[in-house]
Amino acid sequence: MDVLAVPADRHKGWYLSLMAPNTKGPTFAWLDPSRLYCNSQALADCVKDLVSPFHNDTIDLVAGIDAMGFILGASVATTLGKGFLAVRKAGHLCVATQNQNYTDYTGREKTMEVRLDVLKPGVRVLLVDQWIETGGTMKAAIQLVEQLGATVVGVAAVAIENTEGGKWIKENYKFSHCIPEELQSQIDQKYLNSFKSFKN
Ligand SMILES: O=P(O)(O)OC[C@H]1O[C@H](OP(=O)(O)OP(=O)(O)O)[C@H](O)[C@@H]1O
Ligand SMILES: Nc1ncnc2[nH]cnc12
Repeated sequence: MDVLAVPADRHKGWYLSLMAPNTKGPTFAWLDPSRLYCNSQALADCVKDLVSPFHNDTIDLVAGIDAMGFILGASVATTLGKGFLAVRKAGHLCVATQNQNYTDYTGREKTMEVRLDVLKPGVRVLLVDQWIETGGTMKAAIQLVEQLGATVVGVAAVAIENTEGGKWIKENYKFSHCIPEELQSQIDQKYLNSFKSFKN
């Protein structure tokens, strides 16, 4: 499929077929949703799917996780008419921060941080990231929001894998993702059938 083309039939999750398979080996993330962001209709439909369960919720702020979560997070924020808060990997914010250590799908220990001057009791936050695999990254972001006394309204990502951490998030927080039920097992196996006909 031409990456910028919009099909006549935009069935649920149609834009997932724009995702690119991993050609770089196991050191890299296994699937690449960023290709779908190049297609304006795909990006719009993806964001619409992510915000749809939250239309009746009070949300003060959308927080996106460094780095790819900034793309969807900022798009979700604009769609909802809310501001955007960057949750960053440590070392990039030159202001006072709250820090949280975590381990992600790489198995490496990392640190996430958020500025201290925005989150406080009463602030209701929608957390957005590109992908949830082990859930370590999202859990760290949840902890940062909650440590500062703010409330996590929900969690949104293109995909939430059915790992222990992914399931923990689904059981404990309101969530949204873009994966139709029949594709979830392909996501968990990190291989979409659409890759068979994928052309660069
Ligand atoms: O559920 P986990 O196992 O914690 O993994 C999920 C995280 O991994 C990916 O980002 P990555 O850290 O690769 O960086 P990027 O956003 O800069 O591509 C993804 O966008 C999430 O942030
Ligand atoms: N884009 C991605 N695809 C598959 N697994 C991931 N883990 C973290 N990011 C991922």
